[in-house]
Amino acid sequence: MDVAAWFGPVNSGLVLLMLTMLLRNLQNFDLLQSFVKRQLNRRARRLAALIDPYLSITIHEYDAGRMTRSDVFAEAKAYLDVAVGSRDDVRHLNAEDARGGGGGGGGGGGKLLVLSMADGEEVEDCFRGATLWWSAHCEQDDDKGRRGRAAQRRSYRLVFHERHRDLVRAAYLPHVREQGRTFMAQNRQRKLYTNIPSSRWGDDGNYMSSLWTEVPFKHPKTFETLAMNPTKKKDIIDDLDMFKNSKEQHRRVGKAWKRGYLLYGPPGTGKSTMVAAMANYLGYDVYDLELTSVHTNTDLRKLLIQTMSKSIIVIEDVDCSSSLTGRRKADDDGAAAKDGDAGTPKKVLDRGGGGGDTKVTLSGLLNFIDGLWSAFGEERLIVLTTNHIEDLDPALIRTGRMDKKIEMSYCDFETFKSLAKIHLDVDSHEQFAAVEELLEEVDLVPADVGEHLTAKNPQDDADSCLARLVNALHKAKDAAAVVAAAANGDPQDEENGVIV
Ligand SMILES: Nc1ncnc2c1ncn2[C@@H]1O[C@H](COP(=O)(O)OP(=O)(O)OP(=O)(O)O)[C@@H](O)[C@H]1O
Ligand SMILES: [Mg+2]
Repeated sequence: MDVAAWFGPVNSGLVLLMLTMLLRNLQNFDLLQSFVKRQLNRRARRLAALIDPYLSITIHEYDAGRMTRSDVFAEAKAYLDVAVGSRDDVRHLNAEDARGGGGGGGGGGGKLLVLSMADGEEVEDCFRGATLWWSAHCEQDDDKGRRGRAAQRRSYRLVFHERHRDLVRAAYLPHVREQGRTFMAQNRQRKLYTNIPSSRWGDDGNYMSSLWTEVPFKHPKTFETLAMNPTKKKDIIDDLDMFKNSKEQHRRVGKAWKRGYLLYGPPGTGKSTMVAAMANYLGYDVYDLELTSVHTNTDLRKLLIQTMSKSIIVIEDVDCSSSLTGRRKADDDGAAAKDGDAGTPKKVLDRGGGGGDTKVTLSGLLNFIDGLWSAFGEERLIVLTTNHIEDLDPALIRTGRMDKKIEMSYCDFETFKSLAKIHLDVDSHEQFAAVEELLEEVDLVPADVGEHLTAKNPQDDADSCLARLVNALHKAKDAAAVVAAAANGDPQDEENGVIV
């Protein structure tokens, strides 16, 4: 349309002005629209509040990052376990062994049960005159993992009247957390974890379930019943004490609060037993890491992230679980290849067998022990055990990674005396002199000595047990002489197998 012809040349300017204003008003219309929307929303919320004045807070088991278990969830669970255990209006409960379920009502060490809300149950709580409702929920993740295992999303929901909003935020939730922490500390059952093989994990992105399985840690070994040279034992206990009380010192020097122990020595010298004694002494959980079922360095990191503070991470027989023997160069090359790629050209650590398809490299392990991620959590010991320290890469056991190296050796006389006290409750005996002499000539591990000192029938006493030990030591001495003679090519008595 010809605007100038319609209105005449004089009015065309006016029309343009009107169009400009209209456009501007359209912009204003948007503003008006959003203003109206806000007002409506506010009114809708007020209306909703009139109809349903209740608010809810959901506490998920896994934090938004999906990798770590939420502390708040654990605290709420412990709080609710205690609250629920004493209630008779909750109809559906889960039962767990007391001290076996991560907190909860009244520890009993195997005799009592902790009762917790079953999924879908609701329980009422009162706090400073306000009534609140908790309910437990568990949803299956629609997105099933590669192995068809759907993750479960657990959560607790707290519902309360909106007039209690400030009370809940400022007082009730802190109260729940504090009480939960107290109950957890009171009833803490230490746990022994082992890693689920990587091959059984869900999709890579699916961190919503634990990568560790757990059982209550019930190993009875303590430093009192661990036989070893008393000076050496005291040194280890002092070291553990120092570590436990060194939070401030670690913070001051900017070091992660962790410590590495290497236990080395022949089979049966008490390395695994020492780990149990350490865990019992410090009151820590134990994560028994089976390296052969970890596929990649990334998987190793995921496992690390899911460990809790106040724990010992143990890698037993580290010389067997991976080829960490002076192959750092090769391992580093492997690590440089894209981590976790199924088709990486080089399998750095090929272990064969069940979980054998692993690409965990020495670099991966070094980073696990000492890298940036290792500072995740605090108050943690990393213990490696090995029968062959000489086979380990020096990088793995250098100070800073393995801060304390403890040799677990053959039974010496001091260790024997501890074993005699533990097994027979004797401090001295006429056989002690013979034992002392023989132990200087014969290598016998504490496991074997302990076995000979263990009563085998009701008639066994200190005399018979010690006589059995002396007999075994003589036999071991003779056997060693035969082996030595054979090595030297000496002739042997054919009948008795002894040197003529
Ligand atoms: N120093 C010790 N004091 C008390 N008992 C011991 C000691 N050493 C070994 N034992 C006993 O011997 C058995 C074997 O010990 P343990 O499993 O700790 O040995 P290890 O050094 O870990 O052996 P391996 O290298 O084969 O794993 C256990 O039953 C343990 O109780
Ligand atoms: Mg062992």
